[in-house]
Amino acid sequence: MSLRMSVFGTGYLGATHAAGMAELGHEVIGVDIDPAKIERLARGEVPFFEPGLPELLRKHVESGRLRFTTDAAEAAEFADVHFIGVGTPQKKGENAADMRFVDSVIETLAPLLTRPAVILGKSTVPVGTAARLAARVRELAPVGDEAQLGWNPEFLREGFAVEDTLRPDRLVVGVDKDRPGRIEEVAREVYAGAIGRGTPFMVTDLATAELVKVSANAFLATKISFINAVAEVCEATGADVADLADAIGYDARIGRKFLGAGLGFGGGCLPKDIRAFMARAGELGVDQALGFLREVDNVNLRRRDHVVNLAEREVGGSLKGARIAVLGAAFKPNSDDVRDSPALDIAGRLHLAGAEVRVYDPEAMGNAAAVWPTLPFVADADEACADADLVIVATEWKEFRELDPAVVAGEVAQATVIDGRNCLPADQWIAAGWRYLGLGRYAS
Ligand SMILES: NC(=O)c1ccc[n+]([C@@H]2O[C@H](COP(=O)([O-])OP(=O)(O)OC[C@H]3O[C@@H](n4cnc5c(N)ncnc54)[C@H](O)[C@@H]3O)[C@@H](O)[C@H]2O)c1
Ligand SMILES: O=c1ccn([C@@H]2O[C@H](COP(=O)(O)OP(=O)(O)O[C@H]3O[C@H](CO)[C@@H](O)[C@H](O)[C@H]3O)[C@@H](O)[C@H]2O)c(=O)[nH]1
Repeated sequence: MSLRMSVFGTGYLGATHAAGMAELGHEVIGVDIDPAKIERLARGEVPFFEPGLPELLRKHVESGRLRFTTDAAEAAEFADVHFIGVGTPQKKGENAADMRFVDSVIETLAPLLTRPAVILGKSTVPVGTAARLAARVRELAPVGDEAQLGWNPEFLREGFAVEDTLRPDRLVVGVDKDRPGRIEEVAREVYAGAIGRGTPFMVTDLATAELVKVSANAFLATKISFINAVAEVCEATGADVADLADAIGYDARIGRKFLGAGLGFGGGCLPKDIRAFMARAGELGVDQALGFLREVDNVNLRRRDHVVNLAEREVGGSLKGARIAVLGAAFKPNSDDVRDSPALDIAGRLHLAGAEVRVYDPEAMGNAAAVWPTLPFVADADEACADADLVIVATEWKEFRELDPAVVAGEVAQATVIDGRNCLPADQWIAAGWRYLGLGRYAS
């Protein structure tokens, strides 16, 4: 059955979710406070890089099943189901999540609810938020108890967002067990297609649903930091962390995914989510429980320091005036997102230390320049590498993995490469005359 729904927040999550819901057959209105973003989306353009999304969005804008507005009242009038997908960034100078965008949606939307409605929160929030917001909705909505709120965390990965939205690994819906209302029934209608294909659909209490999300991200972050901690030991012993990860990854209990050692995790989710999780545990008086996440964060940030130090050593002990090509600015390939990007972080630090850095990324240079306007960005990898004393591969874009080491060797001043993502064919680079340094492998 086709439902009428709204999605508040049309960023990486919300725009994808809105287009995905239209693809599932629903009628959708996307709402954002950024008029420039809404204008572009309404024209069928995606204001960020996400493979497959432009085609999907255009298709449904043209069919009329998907439209966009800055007017919350229009969304309240139109939809029976409202998703919240606004940002929950880290607060400045604190670990906790900044909840003002989520709160503002509730304060705006709830007073507009004059007929029965279901709100499903998708943003990643500190445990306890949903119960607080459900009460606030009942208080503010003219329709009172007929305005019901559940939590439906989102697990999509940037770069695979369309696929993850249309074919999720699992669906989780948190419901107030004392006032279940129509949340489960409505969620089953929203996701009928996926549920019909056998996608696990779990109904939990509100706190569990909120915790599932941050626990999943904390686990992924821990797995990455585990292998990066082992990489530090590999560097001290000459062992190879990639072979090691293959070997332990064959154990089905461990698994090879998220054992990619390198510059570590960044992005708009993992770093801020583990910090917000720790902050919330502190508020709840169980901060010791998540003490290990502080070390997960530390190991992760140490990888960036290590690459900056390695670069300094490789250019002869002083970064001043050293010409360094940084290939990559996005926090991972197939994304233009530079939020807490390890690549951009090291480029900026090398630049501040006096190096002549040249940065190239296939998709993220616009966003990167907005964060670091003083960094020199160049048009392609060749220009970045020309006369370089050192090349650093900081994001494993396919075009970097497939660089011809013999050709690049002819462009640089000094054939030294730091493979910050352990993504290059090391033997080929070494055979082409390069001094090759991996992270946790080929360390010397
Ligand atoms: N990006 C991801 O891959 C991903 C995946 C799963 C969960 N999440 C979570 O989803 C949430 C959103 O993340 P994102 O990456 O899409 O952020 P984003 O910054 O790309 O998008 C947030 C959007 O919300 C809009 N907004 C802010 N206040 C608003 C309001 N009052 N009404 C309407 N719109 C408003 C902003 O203008 C912006 O367009 C976060 O909680 C994040 O942790 C993100
Ligand atoms: O083996 C690995 C795998 C990833 N990373 C890094 O980890 C970060 C995060 O990668 P990924 O998880 O693929 O990206 P996100 O799009 O941020 O997705 C995460 O964060 C989202 C927002 O909460 C969740 O929905 C997803 O399930 C979760 O994977 C990136 O910097 C990667 O380079 C590694 O260093 N090694």
